[in-house]
Amino acid sequence: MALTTPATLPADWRDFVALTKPRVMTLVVFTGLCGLLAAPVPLHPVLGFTAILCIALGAGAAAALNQWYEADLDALMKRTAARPLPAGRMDKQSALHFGVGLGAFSVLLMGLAVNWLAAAILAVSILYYVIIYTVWLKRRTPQNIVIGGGAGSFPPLIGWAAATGDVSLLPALLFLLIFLWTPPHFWALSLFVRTDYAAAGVPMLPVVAGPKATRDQILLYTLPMGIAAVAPWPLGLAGPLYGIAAAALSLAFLILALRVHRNRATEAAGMAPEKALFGFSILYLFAIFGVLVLDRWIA
Ligand code: HEM
Ligand SMILES: CC(C)=CCC/C(C)=C/CC/C(C)=C/COP(=O)(O)OP(=O)(O)O
Repeated sequence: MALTTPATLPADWRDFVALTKPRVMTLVVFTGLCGLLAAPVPLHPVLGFTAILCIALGAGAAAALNQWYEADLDALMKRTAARPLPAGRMDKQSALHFGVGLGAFSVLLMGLAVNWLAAAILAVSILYYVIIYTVWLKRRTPQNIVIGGGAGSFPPLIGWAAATGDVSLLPALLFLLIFLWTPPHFWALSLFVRTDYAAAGVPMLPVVAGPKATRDQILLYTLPMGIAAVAPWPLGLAGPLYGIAAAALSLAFLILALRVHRNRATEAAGMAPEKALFGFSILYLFAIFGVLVLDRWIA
């Protein structure tokens, strides 16, 4: 028996675009671009464009391989059931070939056109997301996104390495910032979609440890995240424009995280604080990275 419904096959180009998780990719690409633009060495615009294209293609490849591996899980969750594989619009082999081909192409192009350090970090981030997060951790431990979140922290490092052929303290701090940002970003969302994860048997923190522990953990990560965000200023790696903006944005993040922390009694009221924190988490990262580039340009 065919695994897919012939009536809905074949997939069209829109399904392949959907497979790359384009909305999430906007922030991945933006943080990579800012890593590149914050570097002290200007990169030729054609090479800069190529580097960013490679980050986008690599992230898209990783997203496709993630969906190839977990089509069974995606079919069980409302939020993901309409994706090309669980909806039966694409067969698994096409997703696998697309992901492997795109991933190999992105790494080779980065290596040949830009440099092999950036290519190596790109390869590590793709393999990290697919093997360490998706295959190994996601179904095994509620710490899945703490450790696995490292995958999404690489883009500024890749952008910086593309421009300089090297890595240094500022891109390492940007890595740390995204690493500490990922748990509050994801756990805020997971609080209001936790029944989905419970139905699919994914051991996300709110499912395993409960909403209270998750709210504590969100707050716990928000504090060092704010410190990592502001740190480039006192360390002399960014100026006061960046430092003040990073402090104000982190304070707003903390206030929203405190509201989430206090929301225990009013869970029935639509999880408004959790939704606000999730939405703001995305704005926060866009703003921090944008201001960093502005600050370094005007310095
Ligand atoms: C392991 C780490 C992460 C997990 C588990 C995670 C999970 C999620 C989930 C489940 C969504 C809901 C939207 C969807 O259905 O796709 C989402 C949205 C989003 N995530 Fe994350 N995320 C992680 C890391 C990141 C990183 C590193 C970035 C970028 C730097 C990012 C950027 C975004 C953006 C921009 C959205 C909003 C997309 C939209 O508007 O639909 N996420 N994330
Ligand atoms: C350059 C490069 C390779 C970057 C990788 C970027 C990256 C790892 C982003 C992670 C973002 C993300 C959508 C995680 C979703 O988790 P999930 O797969 O558990 O979410 P789902 O439930 O929506 O499938």
